[in-house]
This record gives sequence, structure tokens and C-alpha cells, in this order.
Amino acid sequence: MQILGVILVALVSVRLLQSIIAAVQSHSNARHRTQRTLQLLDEQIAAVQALRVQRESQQMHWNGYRKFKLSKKIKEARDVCSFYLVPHDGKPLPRYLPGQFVTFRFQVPDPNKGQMKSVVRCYSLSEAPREQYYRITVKRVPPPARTNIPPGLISNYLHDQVNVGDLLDLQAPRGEFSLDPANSKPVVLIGGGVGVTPVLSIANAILESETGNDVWFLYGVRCGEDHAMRDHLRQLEQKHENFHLHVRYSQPGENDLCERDYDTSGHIDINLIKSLVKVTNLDFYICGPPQMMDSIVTGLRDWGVAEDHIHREAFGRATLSKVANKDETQLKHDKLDSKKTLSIQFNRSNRNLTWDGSHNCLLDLALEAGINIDSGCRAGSCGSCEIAVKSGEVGCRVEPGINIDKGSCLACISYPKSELILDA
Ligand SMILES: NC(=O)C1=CN([C@@H]2O[C@H](COP(=O)(O)OP(=O)(O)OC[C@H]3O[C@@H](n4cnc5c(N)ncnc54)[C@H](OP(=O)(O)O)[C@@H]3O)[C@@H](O)[C@H]2O)C=CC1
Repeated sequence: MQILGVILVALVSVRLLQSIIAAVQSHSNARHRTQRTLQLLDEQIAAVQALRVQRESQQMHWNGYRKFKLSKKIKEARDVCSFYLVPHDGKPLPRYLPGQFVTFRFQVPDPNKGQMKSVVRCYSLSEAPREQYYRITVKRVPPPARTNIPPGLISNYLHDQVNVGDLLDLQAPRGEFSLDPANSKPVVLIGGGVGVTPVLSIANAILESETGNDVWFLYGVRCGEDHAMRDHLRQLEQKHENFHLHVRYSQPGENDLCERDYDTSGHIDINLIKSLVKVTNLDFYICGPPQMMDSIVTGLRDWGVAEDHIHREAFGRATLSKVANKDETQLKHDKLDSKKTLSIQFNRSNRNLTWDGSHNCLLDLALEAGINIDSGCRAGSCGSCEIAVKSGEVGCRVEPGINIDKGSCLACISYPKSELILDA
């Protein structure tokens, strides 16, 4: 009887336990379902918001040039100044992606002709996206030592002639050297000298978005006097555990102190990157002097970093060596083509020139012969040098960073594949 009682109690307990487990499971399933539903709702809300922001941003986007007023000019280092620009019409600004640049059109005196001339230049935005203002950070370009080349026309004009309250003409931000912080992975940002500007914009944006993704920030400058944004970067380091800053001076000054002002001395190179970052499957963004970008990109490739994880800013003709996802065979073929001797007719200027392969691009050929073609970034990104090709075929040294009209080319990245008639 006692045994029967025990069995009965055991059976009842098992049933009870089973129903408790079932209840807990159904509760837990319900909780999971609720959590999943909430997660889906969150995702849908985020998607709707992203779409709204994108639509609003598209509505606020403008074509051509818009007037901006210089609201603030701040010295960041020796010969480096930040310029804060607010829209003159007081309307909101479109969102841009950190790392993008703006194109300016300046009216400056032409010393040769005694009248004003229009000059186009591109500058990276150096702040995380803001709705109220844009910020660029510009270094005064001195004349190169021991040559007759004049100092940087526009950088000196900005530093010396442009004052708070002045109006400037700007195109809307654009550029492929950028990322969306919301969808980003851990990144390695490498800036050399004033080339730090776009990577600073990217770092600020990622840290503000609070994704928690790791950001390695390697900054190479000559010495303390050139060290822009020093306090800002150290503050970021103190505030964000996921921000790993390393500053390297190539020529530390007498008053520069290692571990206080900078971390190590020398050039930023692949060995430093390997020692800090350790893994290759990250996104690498590099902007700085061309020789620095070249050696780092080569080092990253040799280390095994995938081509589509290497991003470099390409401003200026010296930075064009990056081959943006072009088919290698096609490229070899293009290179051979670019060496042919061909006749190039500039029909508006009524000039006929010969392409012998010694120029980097059609823009250089034209400018050297005194044919005036507008240009800005010199890297196929700003569109200033777009010209119509009336007949013939052109090749591109790199993929254009913007959409151009069919039958046109960007002179700064184009070379002839046949005899050409150009509308310039
Ligand atoms: N928004 C902007 O203004 C942008 C600027 N840039 C480009 O950024 C560049 C920065 O100019 P600037 O500030 O004058 O730079 P600097 O000439 O001051 O050079 C910056 C640092 O890079 C070092 N460096 C030179 N060669 C190498 C190398 N092979 N490997 C690693 N480090 C090297 C320099 O060392 P050392 O003492 O040996 O010279 C120096 O410490 C310019 O070429 C500019 O066109 C690019 C995009 C945007």
C-alpha cells in the first residue's frame, strides 16, 4: 500500500512537473514570440525612419552651387584652419556620409590677366554629419622648396582672404570614400597630415552612433606644431573604450614629449598597423600624402587584406594609382592603349594636339597646351572637368566616382583609345 502511495505521489509529481515545464515553455515561447515581434517592430520603425531621413535628405539635396556663409574660422595647428559654413538661405542641410567632400567654386583674382577667374576645389568634410553646418579643415600649401611652382592658390586665399561673414559657393557633398556608421564594422582609420580630415569625420560619426564597433585611429604628422585636433582626439580616447588612438610623429620637435604628445616616432607603416590591429578582415580607410597611401596600400595587400576592404581618398593627380575594381586584363589592355600616338582635336579652342602617352590624362594634355578646362578633385570625383566627346573613344584610369552623361568623359581620369574630337 505504501509502495502504491509512493508511486502515486511520484506519478502526480511527474505530471505536475510536466505541466510546470509545459507552462514555463509556453510562457518562454510566448516571451520569445513577443521579443521577436518587438524586434521586428523595431526593425520596421528603423527602416521607415531611415527611409524618411533618406527622402528628406534627397529633398534637401541641391544641384549646382548654393551660397554658404563662413560662420567660424578656427586655427587647429600651424597653417591648418577649420572653416564652419552655414547655408545662406537658412534652410536645413542634407545628411551626408562621413568621409565625403564638398566642391567649392571661388572667384579669385587672376594675376596674369588682371581680372577675376573661377577656380574649383574639393575639400573633405572634417566633422560628423551635422544638420546646421559643414566644416572643412584646410592646410595652407606653401610653395615647394627649390622650384618656381607657386604656393597653393586656394588654400592661401582661404587662410588670408576669406573672413567670417563672407559668402562661398558650394556643391552638395559627395564621394565614395565614406561609410554608413549604422551599417559599419570595426574599422582602421589612417590619416597623414591634413589628410586626417575625412577619417576624423568617419571616426566622429561612428563614435556618435554608439554602435560600439572598434575604431583604430592611426595619425601620422611631422611634429607637435602640425598635430591638429590633438585635444579632441585625446578626449575621444578617454570617453570611448572602443576608440584606439595611435599618434606617430615623423620629426618630433624639441618640446614634443613621447607618450604625452605622441605614441611613437617614424612613419606609419604596415608593421605598426599589424602590431596594433592584428587581423586583416577589417575595413581600412587611408588618406594622406600619396607616398604614404601607396606604401600602406601595398603593405595591406601583401598582408592579405581583401581589395574591397581597402579604401583610399583620391584627391589630386598623384593619388590616382588606386585601381577601383577594374578587371585586370582590361586594365593591361587600357595601359597599352594609353601609349598610342593619337590626334586629339579640341574643337571649341580650335586646337589639334598629339597624344603620345607622356601625359597622365586629357586634362594634363589640354592644360599644358593652354586650353582651359575647369577641374577640381583631379580624381574623377567632382565632375568639374566633364567634357563631351564628339567622336572617338576614351578610357578611364579609375572608375569615375560620379555618374556622367553618356558621350562625355571626365578629362582628369581619361585618356584616348582612338583619335578624338572633344567639345573643349
Ligand atoms: N581634405 C584634405 O585637405 C585632404 C588632403 N589630402 C592630402 O593629404 C596630404 C597631407 O598633406 P600634409 O599635411 O602636407 O602632409 P605632410 O607632408 O605634412 O605629411 C604628413 C605625414 O606623413 C608622413 N609621410 C611622408 N611620406 C610617408 C610615407 N611614405 N609613409 C608614411 N608616412 C609618410 C610625413 O613624414 P615626413 O616628415 O617624412 O614628410 C608626415 O609625418 C596631402 O597630400 C593632401 O593632398 C588628401 C585628401 C583630403
